[in-house]
Amino acid sequence: MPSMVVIPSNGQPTRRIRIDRVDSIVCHRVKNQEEQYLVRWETTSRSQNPPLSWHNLKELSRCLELVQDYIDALDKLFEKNYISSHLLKKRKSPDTADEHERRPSPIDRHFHQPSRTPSTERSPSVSSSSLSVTTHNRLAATASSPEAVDIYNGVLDTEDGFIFARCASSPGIPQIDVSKVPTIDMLAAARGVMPKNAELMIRAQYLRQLARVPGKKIHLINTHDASSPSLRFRYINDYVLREGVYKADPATQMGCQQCSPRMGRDIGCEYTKKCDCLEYAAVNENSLDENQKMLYEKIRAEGGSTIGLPKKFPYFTEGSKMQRAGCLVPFYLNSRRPIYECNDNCRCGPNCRNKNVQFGRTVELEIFKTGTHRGWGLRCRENLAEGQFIDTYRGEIITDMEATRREESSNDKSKASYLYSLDKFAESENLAQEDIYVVDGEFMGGPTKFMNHSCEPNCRQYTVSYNKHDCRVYDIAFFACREIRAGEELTFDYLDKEEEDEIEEPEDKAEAVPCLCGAEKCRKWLWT
Ligand SMILES: C[S@@+](CC[C@H](N)C(=O)[O-])C[C@H]1O[C@@H](n2cnc3c(N)ncnc32)[C@H](O)[C@@H]1O
Repeated sequence: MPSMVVIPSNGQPTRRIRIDRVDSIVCHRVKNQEEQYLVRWETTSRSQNPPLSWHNLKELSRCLELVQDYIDALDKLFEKNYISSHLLKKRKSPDTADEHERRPSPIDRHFHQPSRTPSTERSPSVSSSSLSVTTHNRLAATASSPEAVDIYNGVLDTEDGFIFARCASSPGIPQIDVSKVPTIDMLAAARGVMPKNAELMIRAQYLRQLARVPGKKIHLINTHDASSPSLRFRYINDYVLREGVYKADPATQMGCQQCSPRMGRDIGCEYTKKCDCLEYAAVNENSLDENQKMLYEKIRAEGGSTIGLPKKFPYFTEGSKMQRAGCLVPFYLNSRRPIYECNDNCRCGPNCRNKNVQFGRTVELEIFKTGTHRGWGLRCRENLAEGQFIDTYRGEIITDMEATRREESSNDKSKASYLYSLDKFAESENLAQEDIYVVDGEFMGGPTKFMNHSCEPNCRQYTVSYNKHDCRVYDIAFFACREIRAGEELTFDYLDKEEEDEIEEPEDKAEAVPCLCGAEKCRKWLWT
């Protein structure tokens, strides 16, 4: 019986690793023309030296997020280890030699074969013979054969086709100090090979995820490198409400009751005098008669409901401008007025023209790598008319306190931000800062999470409400604010500034994030 447990296959053609059992991926290599990744297993006690073992991509197919994290951190890893390995070498002398140099374990001998000169570039060549870490029977090593070691500090076994690891108590199992992993030799081997199969698998998984998103297709294009957007992301169609967030009871979501039933596309809520949903919509002052003008003046001075007065209808109807039916009319397009749509409780039926954003995306979108230090961006595969609806911003709705916690937990000021404050009604409804909810689109959301900022944008964000009584939860919808040609990047102004608004210079430029939108009138700073 070998002291290191050989994984029994139990007749399973592929054994996989469960993501919740893994701490991280710490290195990679190519062996027998197969990409392998060094898994650091999760342990209950942080003081233990956790088991480490090499696995191929099939075994890691349920942990691709972790492989992606590792690939994303590769440059930093090389940089860090390059520096520390040089410092280590400089400090080496017989008196100061560390534990590994004085008492080499079988694993040390194995690692301390001559390594290749570290290079700062990863070369695309894949050659197992060039690796300094050479091993034979993967996952079938015995302690009596140090050359064949692939598992350190622990033993592996399988259960129900899943590989799992245990910390080793047997003295025959090679021990490796986890704080020294990846070793210099592991690192040198990793530098020599691109993790290209992992990148292909990550992309395939991302594409499968995209294909499952309902509605118009979303594409992924990257002409710059082999990376894909983060797999730590779930596409959702509706908000996910987190702890402490409450949406108004659906019972308060009044529908319009005076509009003609099931009038829908032919005639209906665009007769705005009757539509209860449009109660808070902008009054169409041009069509008021003398009595209505007087009434409106009174309401403005003393307050009261504007039901019965004609309102500005948000969307072009088919009769008016055929080619722009459904597009936002100029009044709303050029103002910051919220848009109130009809809802499921309305009498007007499912085809009402005042239902638009709630049906979701109607155009095919493309996520693409910008190649201009702005990460990924979004564009549309077809021409868009001025005022055309594109998509909504989705994500988790969290409290203001949780948003602050999430923001502060990241020390990296240059990290992309996906937080969007639902503060449209904060002033009018006297909401305290802590009562304002925030949408976080980082881990769940839609393709609009990839929309970048421009100081001269072609899209704009609008507040769309289906429940006029809920001032804390509403939709953020993006519309084209001018004609946009297919393939042009879709952008909006993160600060929603007017052209005449003053540009603030940051107090601390080191803390501010520079804007790279490239617009002629760029304000220079994304966030100050
Ligand atoms: C909502 S994300 C947009 C998608 C992002 N580019 C990505 O790859 O996931 C916002 C982040 O994108 C980057 N970004 C967007 N517009 C930018 C601009 N004009 N200049 C510099 N960075 C920008 C910033 O890192 C910002 O925090």
